[in-house]
Amino acid sequence: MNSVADIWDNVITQLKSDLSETTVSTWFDQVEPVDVQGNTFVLYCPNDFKTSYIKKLFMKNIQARLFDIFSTEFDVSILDEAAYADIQGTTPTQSPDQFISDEFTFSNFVVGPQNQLAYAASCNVAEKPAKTYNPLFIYGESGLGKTHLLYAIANGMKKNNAAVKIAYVKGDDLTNELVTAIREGKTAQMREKYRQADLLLVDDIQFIAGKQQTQEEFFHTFNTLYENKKQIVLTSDRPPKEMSQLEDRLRTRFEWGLLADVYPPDFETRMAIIQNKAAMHGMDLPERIICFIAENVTSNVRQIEGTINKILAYKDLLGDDADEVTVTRAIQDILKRASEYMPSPDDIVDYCSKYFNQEPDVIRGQQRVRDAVSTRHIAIYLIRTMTNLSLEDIGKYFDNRDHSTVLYSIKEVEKKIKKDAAYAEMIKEIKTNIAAQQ
Ligand SMILES: Nc1ncnc2c1ncn2[C@@H]1O[C@H](COP(=O)(O)OP(=O)(O)OP(=O)(O)O)[C@@H](O)[C@H]1O
Repeated sequence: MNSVADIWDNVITQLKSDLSETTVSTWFDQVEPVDVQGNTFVLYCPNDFKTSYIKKLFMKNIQARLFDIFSTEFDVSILDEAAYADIQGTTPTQSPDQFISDEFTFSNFVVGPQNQLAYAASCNVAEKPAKTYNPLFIYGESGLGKTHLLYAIANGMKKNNAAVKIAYVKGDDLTNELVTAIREGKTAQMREKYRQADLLLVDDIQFIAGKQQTQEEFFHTFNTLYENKKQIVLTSDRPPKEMSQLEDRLRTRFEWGLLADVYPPDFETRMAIIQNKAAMHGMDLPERIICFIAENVTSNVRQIEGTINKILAYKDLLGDDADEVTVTRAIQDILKRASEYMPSPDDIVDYCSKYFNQEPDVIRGQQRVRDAVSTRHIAIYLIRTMTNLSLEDIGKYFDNRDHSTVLYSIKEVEKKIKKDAAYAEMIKEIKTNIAAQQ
């Protein structure tokens, strides 16, 4: 046994007897040996979640096995994608093989009322590209399956035609790629790469908004593909009309095909997703545990996956049958993060005070200066939407105003949100920042 791969095979075999077969295949399936540098055994794992778990839970086991083999102490380092690319002298690229995977397919996507439209449209696009919905624009919050559907479309099209040319890129990478291409005089190659695709997938297209040159390039790429009857699928965290810095000519094009939104899953869909994910890991969770998770982890599917992974790790390590106690212990921090944070009215006014550079007393008081009035409206609106204070209570907090004045402020903000996309964006940003202060 002399290659790094042989050593690692040996470590894995030993780990399977220390831990269990399932634990090893769950946590180590993406780990690859890279090198031995002095007394450090170097591994690579593209999955940060698994890396942090391995570091937390299995490092000692790996070191013990290396000690058995070499009779000397070894450090273990696990490279992430960027560090691995660095030592390889390459930048990470999307291998076309990622699409020929069982991980992101239509068959393992759980369909509920919240994603039915996006799912049906994606299936249609995979079967009949560039026929009915072009572009397909899927939008919704993070962790709700947009990327999964993108990959499923690619998988579906590959299955029907192995020679299909697929280009996948993230919106934020487009700008970096363009900057590099311009610097290196390779814009023609970059154009070629995207414009010769049969299927162009852009994940998180919202990131190109406001980037003038990227939008210009993308506009021409879009036109070329569209005119050549090639399929375009875009995902975003918001619909085109809410992308305030997006050029109008792109906004209208994004709306040419179908806009399909995805919402957080309801209780029944969450139950089905949990069952499905647990089964994929060979776990048969009792109904009451599935209910317990579905009741407590509500915001997105990524969180549900994290919960299942944690239960799996606990179950294997502690050798327990999963019961509420084990599950609660395993998912404590997830529950804490998922529980709705409710800011106090002071938190909201303090944030508005910093954001708009006005004293909290002025925001809450009676001054009729224009800026103070508009900040007051916003603070009132935020308190109404982010806390459970009644109109009366809010009125009292704002220097004893009556509830109809409070209602008027709320309506003013709502009207402006509908009319003015930049204003809507600003309110969203303030809300996100206040919620992030917890
Ligand atoms: N309906 C579903 N059925 C099965 N798995 C799902 C479903 N929705 C999401 N997932 C899984 O949840 C995880 C997160 O989903 P995904 O990455 O597609 O989210 P996203 O909407 O693209 O989020 P982001 O905007 O943060 O990139 C993935 O592993 C995906 O397979």
